[in-house]
Amino acid sequence: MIFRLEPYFFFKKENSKMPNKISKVFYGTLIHSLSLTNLEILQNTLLGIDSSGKIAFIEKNVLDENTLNNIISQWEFPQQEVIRLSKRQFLLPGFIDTHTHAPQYPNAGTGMDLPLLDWLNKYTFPLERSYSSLSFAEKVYPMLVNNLLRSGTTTAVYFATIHLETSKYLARLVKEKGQRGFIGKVNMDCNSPEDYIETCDDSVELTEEFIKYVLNLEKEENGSRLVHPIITPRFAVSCSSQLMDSLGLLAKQYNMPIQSHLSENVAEINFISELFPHLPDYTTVYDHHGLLNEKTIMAHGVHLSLKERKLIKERNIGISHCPISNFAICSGVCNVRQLLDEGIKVGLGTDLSGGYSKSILNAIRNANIASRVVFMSASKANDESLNKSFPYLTLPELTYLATMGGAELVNLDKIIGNFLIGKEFDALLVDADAYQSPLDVFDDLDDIERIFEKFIFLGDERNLKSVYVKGKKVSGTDLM
Ligand SMILES: Nc1nc2[nH]cnc2c(=O)[nH]1
Ligand SMILES: [Zn+2]
Repeated sequence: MIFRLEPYFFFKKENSKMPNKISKVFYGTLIHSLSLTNLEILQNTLLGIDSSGKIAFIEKNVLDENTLNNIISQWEFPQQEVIRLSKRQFLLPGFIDTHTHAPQYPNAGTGMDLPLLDWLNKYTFPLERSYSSLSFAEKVYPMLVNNLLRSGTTTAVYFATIHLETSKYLARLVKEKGQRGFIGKVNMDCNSPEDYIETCDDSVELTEEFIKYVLNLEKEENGSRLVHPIITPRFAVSCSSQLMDSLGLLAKQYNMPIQSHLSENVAEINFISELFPHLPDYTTVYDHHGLLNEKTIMAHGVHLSLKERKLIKERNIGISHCPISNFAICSGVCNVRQLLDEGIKVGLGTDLSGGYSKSILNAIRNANIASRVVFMSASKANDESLNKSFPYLTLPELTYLATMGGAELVNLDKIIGNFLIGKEFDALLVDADAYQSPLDVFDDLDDIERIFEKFIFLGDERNLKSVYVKGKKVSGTDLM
């Protein structure tokens, strides 16, 4: 009996009642994080994906054709359709950008001459204002989402602007393009330009409408939804106490994730002390307004005190480390090693356009440099708090931050982030030998570990042959 109901879907033979349709099978190398320090490299492995985009099976050590045929014949999957990776190709979990500003994309690569608050006033708010126009958003947002997918960002956590219609448009677009995304309509009701501000009541009302709209975009079938709303008070500078209180209540009512900025820049922190003199620190300001819980993502966290880090750990919020931005607009250098040692969840963010690059590969490289800068300054100062065993971030740790760490921040660590049976297949098919590849491989010298390291430090989107979200190809240099 053949359980083949439609072309290109294949089932496991013995499971006739609830057949698992297999839609794709890969044979080759998988590289993924099992923990912060455990990067697993599996060669000669078969990985099968079912029609709902979940990993249905992983068979390790498949060393010959007979074994391969035996395994895939159990799944009624034709041998000729197995995607066979070359020795210079591997599968990697998709990258997760835990903090980016979609509307700022046109400014990427410009305006790095000013620190945060001046940068916001001179470059960022004037651009964000333009998104009152749908036709403006229609020029920018598709380009950005395509570009992020091409760079391997399978999940992105987006700030939009204060405008309802164009924020809805961004959510629709992310869904249409097949990216996994968290989209926030931004809230700002004070300390903002007079033509880029909303009233507290409007802000709350439009946010509720936005949440309902995004929740209705998609039915939760076959596991997870792809597109999620996220409550997005810009930062405590531009949100009144009343607005933050109301957003905290909305988050509870709809069980929503929350994102904002925290402790990015010294002038910003000083401004917060002036605005909230009755509260001891920046982190407590958010806590006081009910905005800190295990679904909260705070970008930056560069200048946190020990007391603040304890509160962050207690509330189990995640920090989106945005090193490109922290360097580019001179905000400071975040001590990620310290956050990790204290058990705080950390993911990576690009923070466009404070960060000039939309690429998580570049965020990885900047996170690497940031951790070395912290190490060098601490060693020079003979700082006792330096972790001497693991001074700066390692390749397994950097990989974890870009994949599993991000998945933890968005509370999807049971669903994406690495290759385990039952998880959804968000992945990159990396080809070190791609046309015009920026890295060269030398057979006598480079084993798969070195090829992987070279990709992380030298590779780019030319090496991404295919990008998959939930089992579906969404981008890639190989258009087939
Ligand atoms: N980097 C960055 N920090 C912020 N703080 C408040 N708004 C922003 C923003 O748009 N970018
Ligand atoms: Zn930001």
